[in-house]
Formats: sequence, structure tokens, C-alpha cells
Amino acid sequence: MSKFRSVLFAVAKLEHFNNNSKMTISRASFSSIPIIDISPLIKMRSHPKHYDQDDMKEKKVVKEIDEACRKVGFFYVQGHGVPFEMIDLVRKLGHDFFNLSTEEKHTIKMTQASGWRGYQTLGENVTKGISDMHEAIDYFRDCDAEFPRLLHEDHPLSGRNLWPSSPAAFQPVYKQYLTIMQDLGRTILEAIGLALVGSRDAFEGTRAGNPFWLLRVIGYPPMEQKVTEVGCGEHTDYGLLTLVNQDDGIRALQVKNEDGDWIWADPIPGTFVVNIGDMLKVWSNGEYMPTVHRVLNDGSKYRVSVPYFYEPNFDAVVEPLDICKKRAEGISKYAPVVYGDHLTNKILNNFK
Ligand SMILES: N=C(N)NCCCC[C@H](N)C(=O)O
Ligand SMILES: O=C(O)CCC(=O)C(=O)O
Ligand SMILES: [Fe+2]
Repeated sequence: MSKFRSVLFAVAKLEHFNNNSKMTISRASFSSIPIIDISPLIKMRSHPKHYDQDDMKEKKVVKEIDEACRKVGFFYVQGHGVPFEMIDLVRKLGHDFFNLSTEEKHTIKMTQASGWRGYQTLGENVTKGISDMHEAIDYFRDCDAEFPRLLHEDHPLSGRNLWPSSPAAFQPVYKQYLTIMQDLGRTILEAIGLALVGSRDAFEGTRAGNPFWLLRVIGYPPMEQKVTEVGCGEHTDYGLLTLVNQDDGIRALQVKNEDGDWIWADPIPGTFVVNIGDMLKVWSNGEYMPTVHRVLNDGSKYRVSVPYFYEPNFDAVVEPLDICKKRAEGISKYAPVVYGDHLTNKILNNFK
């Protein structure tokens, strides 16, 4: 090798080293969660033809989301266009439901036959073998002809969503909310597509064009300093993007940085807390890593949060994207996984 070429080679190696170390070191240092105004994405989504992808991928909002995904795995979104009244009403209806008698709540009880949809009582959900101090209602995208595997009654997640008759507004409001949140999830994923691949449609079609979404309505009783109990044990989320609508004025959600410190994701009225899940780790070949988080409601108030999970298609085969593999010198860090299998495995381990 000529002297000139070997110097170039050394520089290239050094740059590669720097890039890699930047990626790993920077995650350790986060001590706060960024707030991102996504209104430019909302505008792009309503008039896609007016926006050039090459311009869009250079936009501040796309760079901010990319940086947040690389460094923190969590960010708040504002300027999302979801009416504040809607955001508040959804949590209020959650409070109203959890205030009902046990008997009433059990009219929509989750069972194996309901495909693990419905109401679960305090402590029924477990994380790493320990009961979580929350009650919840779980909803999954309805099974229809688009999910042939789930139409077979012997699939563990085959079943129907269970809607309470009280409060009366619960079902219509939540159905509307689900439509709005699906659109919001897709909009944020477009920015991630632009950042990772340069294409806003990177996750459309067979990847996540028909998302197998989940929604949880969660109630956390106050723990009053009982440090042996946890509202929800530490975990990462399973899919692509989680959008959390949490009660104002109660600090309970905590995010772990690489030093092992817990950073509070304090509620900011009118925002959603967004975090990335396991499947983005695989698709991005580890460029984006899901961040461990937990819930500790050790104050004195009952807390409701409503996370919406925007996920891949049930049958999506998730494997590192070519461009992400190329950036890692052709090395694929994760084996392919079928999203529905990953999810089923997780859900079946969530209950004793
Ligand atoms: N659909 C999602 N992501 N739900 C997250 C729940 C996390 C706790 C659950 N018991 C667990 O052990 O995973
Ligand atoms: O209640 C929260 O703030 C978050 C809950 C959560 O992490 C989850 O359900 O996956
Ligand atoms: Fe979570």
C-alpha cells in the first residue's frame, strides 16, 4: 500500500471509530428528554406532493427526531395537532372506568378466550415475573381478513376487543382516538424513514403499512412510598413507536440512561411522550436502541396513562435495512424476526 493510501485508510478507520464511539458514548450522557415541535411533519402529511423528500430529510424536525432516537430513545412531541380536549377526555374516561366497582369492571374481563384483550385487575400483569401495581384495559387492532393468521381461533391472540358500557362515551371517544393516533404514529414514522433511509415511505406496505397497533388504558394506584412495589417494572416496548398520554401533575414514568440513572419523564401538558421499541432496533441495525423505562407512582394520587403502540404489520419480517447494514460495513447485528411472533411471545409472558 502506498504511503498516501495507507494514510487515507487510517483516516477512514479513525472516522469510523469516531462515528461508532459517538453513537455509543452519547447515549450514556443523556440527562433530559428533548421536546420536539412536529408541526412541519403534520403539514407535510396533509400535502405530501408539496414537499420534496430531499428537502424534508434536511429539515430541523427530522434531524431532531433522528438525534433523539440515537441518543435517548425518548422524546416529547408538541405541535401534533391532536386537540387538547381529546387528550384530556381520553384520560378522564380512563379514571371514570377505573372508579367503577370491581363487578362492573369485570364485565369486560380479559381472558384467554378474548385473545388477552380486556380488563385486567391490579397485579395481573407481570414484568420479569413480578406483579405490576396497575390495572388496565388492553386493546389490539381487530382481527379481520387482513390478518389471516389471527382469524384462526387457535392463535393465542385471536379474539375481540371488549368495550365497557359505562362510561357511555368510552367506546366512541376511544375509537376516534385510535384513528387519530394511528395517523400520528404514521406521521412520526415518516420522519424516521426520512432520517434512516431518506424515504418517508420506508415503513409503508409490508413493513408497517397496516400496523398491528395496541392501546393500553392503565390505572396506577398511589404507592405512598412502598418501595418494594412498582407500577410497571423495567422493560422496553415491543414494536416501533409508543405515544404516551399521561396524567398532568404526576411524575411517575422513568427512563434509564446508560449510566443506570433514572431520568423522570415529567408530564408536559398537551404533549405525548414518544419512545422507540424493539423492532426499530432491528430495522435500524442498532442505530436506534429502545430505552429501558419503568413506572413508579410513589406520590399520593391515582394516575392514568394511555399508551398507544404503533407497531409493524402482524406478519412483517423485521430485519436490518440494507442501508443500515451498509453503514455497519455489511454486518447484520440482528436475526430476522416476525413481529407477530415477537408480540405473541411477549404477551403470553405478561400474565401468570
Ligand atoms: N405493549 C407493551 N409494550 N406493553 C408494555 C408493558 C410492559 C410490561 C409488561 N408486563 C412486560 O413485561 O413486557
Ligand atoms: O404509564 C406509563 O407512563 C408508561 C407505561 C409503559 O411503559 C407501557 O405500558 O409500556
Ligand atoms: Fe413501556
